[in-house]
Amino acid sequence: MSILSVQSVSKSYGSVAALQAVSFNLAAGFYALLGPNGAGKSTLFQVLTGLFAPDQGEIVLNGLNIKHNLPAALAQMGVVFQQPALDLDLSVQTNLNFHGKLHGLSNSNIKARSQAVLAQLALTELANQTCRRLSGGNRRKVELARALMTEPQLLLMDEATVGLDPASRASLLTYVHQLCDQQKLCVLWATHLIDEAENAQQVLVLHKGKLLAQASPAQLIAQTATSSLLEAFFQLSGETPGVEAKLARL
Ligand SMILES: Nc1ncnc2c1ncn2[C@@H]1O[C@H](COP(=O)(O)OP(=O)(O)OP(=O)(O)O)[C@@H](O)[C@H]1O
Repeated sequence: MSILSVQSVSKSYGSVAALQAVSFNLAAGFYALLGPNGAGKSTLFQVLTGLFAPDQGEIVLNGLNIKHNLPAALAQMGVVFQQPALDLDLSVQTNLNFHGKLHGLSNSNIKARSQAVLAQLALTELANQTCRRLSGGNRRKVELARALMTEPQLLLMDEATVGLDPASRASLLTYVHQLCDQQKLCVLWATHLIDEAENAQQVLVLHKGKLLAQASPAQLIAQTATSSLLEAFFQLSGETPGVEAKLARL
């Protein structure tokens, strides 16, 4: 069953067409949104979260058209943006409390949810730590914990591993895969890193604002008669391996 439906969504900034008639449907599962810098990933997340209205098209989350039901739709979304957004001077727990209050959770619910998400992400011992003292990897995990406070059905992760070392990146990715499986979440994981897309249920290939494909890694490789997801991307996009610096391996 479809959780997120995006139909013919377009968004331009002046003469730059950042999204061009993008359409896809997502059910529960882990979906990688793969594209190099400038592909339109952040713009897609901005329209999905209602930060910008699309110029055209429709976005429906669990039957809620976000144009008409934005607060109700946002209540079902957890988002980790590319730019870190924790209050670094506050503790982990206070950041979670603040987020819970902002979303109208009761005090008892905030307590129960924060205990649950901290335990899930192995952060319980860091609950009273000031965020500024955490490693980059743990800060991102706290942002993930915060996004999960409201028990979202859709989790949007916008290049969440940028700036992390390979071990922290792998750890965050593993946690999100586990959460996705355990809680039947729909995860849209934006990345320009091929490796982060390799274990996705499906990969959505975004290039210059156009969605070029939506299929499993194995299907993409078979459809393009290539031998790796990286080669499949080159085949689909018409790019040459020169783009490899942008679409890097770990
Ligand atoms: N506020 C803006 N004003 C003008 N152009 C913009 C704006 N935001 C994005 N763009 C342009 O829209 C296109 C898509 O950008 P977007 O940031 O959505 O891509 P992205 O895939 O998220 O890239 P990155 O990984 O670098 O963030 C690019 O050509 C970008 O230069």
